[in-house]
Amino acid sequence: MSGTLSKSRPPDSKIVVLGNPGVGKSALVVRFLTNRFIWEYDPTLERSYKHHTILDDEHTLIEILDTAGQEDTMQQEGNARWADGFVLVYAINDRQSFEAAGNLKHHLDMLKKTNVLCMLVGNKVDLLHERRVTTEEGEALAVELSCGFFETSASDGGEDIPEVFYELHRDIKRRKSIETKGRRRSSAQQVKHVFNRMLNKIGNSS
Ligand SMILES: Nc1nc2c(ncn2[C@@H]2O[C@H](COP(=O)(O)OP(=O)(O)OP(=O)(O)O)[C@@H](O)[C@H]2O)c(=O)[nH]1
Repeated sequence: MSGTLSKSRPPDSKIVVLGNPGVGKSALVVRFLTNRFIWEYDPTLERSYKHHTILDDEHTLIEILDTAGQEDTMQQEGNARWADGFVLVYAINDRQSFEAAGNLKHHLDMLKKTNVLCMLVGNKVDLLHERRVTTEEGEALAVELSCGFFETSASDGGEDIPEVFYELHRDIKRRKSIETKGRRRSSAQQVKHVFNRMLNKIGNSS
């Protein structure tokens, strides 16, 4: 097992939970952290949590920012810059929130100038009789956005909810490791380049 237990160390991944007001962002985060469903929230608050666990045999620290649905653009952009990955939530009984989730992903890609890592989550599957977005539509949007996809219910057990966060964490870890290798390679290439120039100079002057 690797890593340390301290919560004061930098997190291994930083995840922001986004979506229209009322889709169940706080309920998902609370279910993930406490395995409980809490009915009362202050929707105007933004909350940050540190979740420590052992994942794939490693001590893992995930920081999660649960955003309020009605944030201003400055707040949204600040959160987006801070995050390594995003959980984009819609409610399966709210068509508008589904469309908003798609738009959010495009906005984030533009803002971060990359294909951001994300999980698309259709929440409130317990409200089947009110369904306005099919599972197939959710899956198709996830493919289009290059996101993972889950349907969940924060109120009914929510067995899949930990996997939403853990899968995203694993994606983030993989990308960070590729980026670090790329950086190492490019600094090694720079050293090689300088060294070759020096050798050339010596060769020319003798
Ligand atoms: N039936 C059902 N209700 C849910 C579920 N998740 C959340 N809710 C309810 O939906 C309402 C909104 O939930 P929140 O978790 O506050 O939603 P939010 O996205 O954080 O909302 P904002 O903070 O306003 O952006 C609350 O009344 C919750 O009890 C779910 O899976 N099923």
